[in-house]
Amino acid sequence: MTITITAFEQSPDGGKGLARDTRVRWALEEVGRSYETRLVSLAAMKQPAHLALHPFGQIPTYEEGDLAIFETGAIVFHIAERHPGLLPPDENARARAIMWMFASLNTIEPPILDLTTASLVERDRSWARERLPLVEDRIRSRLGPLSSRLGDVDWLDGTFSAGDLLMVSVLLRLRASGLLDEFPNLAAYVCRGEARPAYQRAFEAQYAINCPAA
Ligand SMILES: N[C@@H](CCC(=O)N[C@@H](CSCc1ccc([N+](=O)[O-])cc1)C(=O)NCC(=O)O)C(=O)O
Repeated sequence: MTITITAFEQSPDGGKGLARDTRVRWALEEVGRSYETRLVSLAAMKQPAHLALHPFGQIPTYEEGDLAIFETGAIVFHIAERHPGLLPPDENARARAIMWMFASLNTIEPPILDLTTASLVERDRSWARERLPLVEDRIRSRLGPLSSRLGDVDWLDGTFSAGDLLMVSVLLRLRASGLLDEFPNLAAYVCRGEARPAYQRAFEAQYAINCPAA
C-alpha cells in the first residue's frame, strides 16, 4: 500500500533538513520503502482537513491504507517495527534501541528545543541574555554523559538503529549553536549519520521541495 507523509510546502529552514519530516524520510529510506509526500502550507495545517489528521495542526503525519498517525517518534517506531533495518532482531538489543529512541526525544531534545525558544522566540525579552547561558548549560549537562557513553564507537548500541536515527536528528539541530563542537565525538557521530546513503536521499528529497531551482 502507498505510504503518504506530510511535509512543509516551504520549510522555515529553507531546506536544511531540520523539519521533522526528514526523520520520517530517513527511516523510510533506511528500510527501502517508497513514499509519497503531501505538501502542506502553514495555513492549511490549521484547517479542518489537516487537523483531522493532526490535532495539533503540524507535520509530519503518516498514512498507509486505513492507518493515519502523527508524532515523529511513533511514525519512526511504526516503520521500524514493520521493516527490518532499524531495530535489531535480538530482543534485548531491540529494547535498548527503543530506549535510545525515547532518550533522544525525552532527554536530549527538550533542552535543545528550549534553546530554539530562548534564541529565537524570547531573544528580545529583557531577561533573554541572562537566561540563554542557563539553557546552554542544561544542554551541556545532557551532552556530556551522552558523549561519555558513546565514547569512540560508531553507534549507540552496536549496529545502527532507529535510536541513532533519532539521536543524530536531534543533535543535528544543535550544529548552528556551536555547542555540538564542544563534544567532538558527538559531532563525528552526527557526521556519520549524515554520511549514510539513506540520510542523503532523505535530505535531497526535502531539499528538492524547498530549493527546486538548485
Ligand atoms: N512532537 C511532534 C512535533 C511536530 C512539529 O514540531 N512539527 C513542526 C515542524 S517540525 C519542527 C521544526 C520546524 C521548523 C524548523 N526549522 O528549522 O525551520 C525545524 C523544526 C510543525 O508542524 N510546525 C508548524 C506548527 O507547529 O504550526 C513530532 O515530533 O512530530
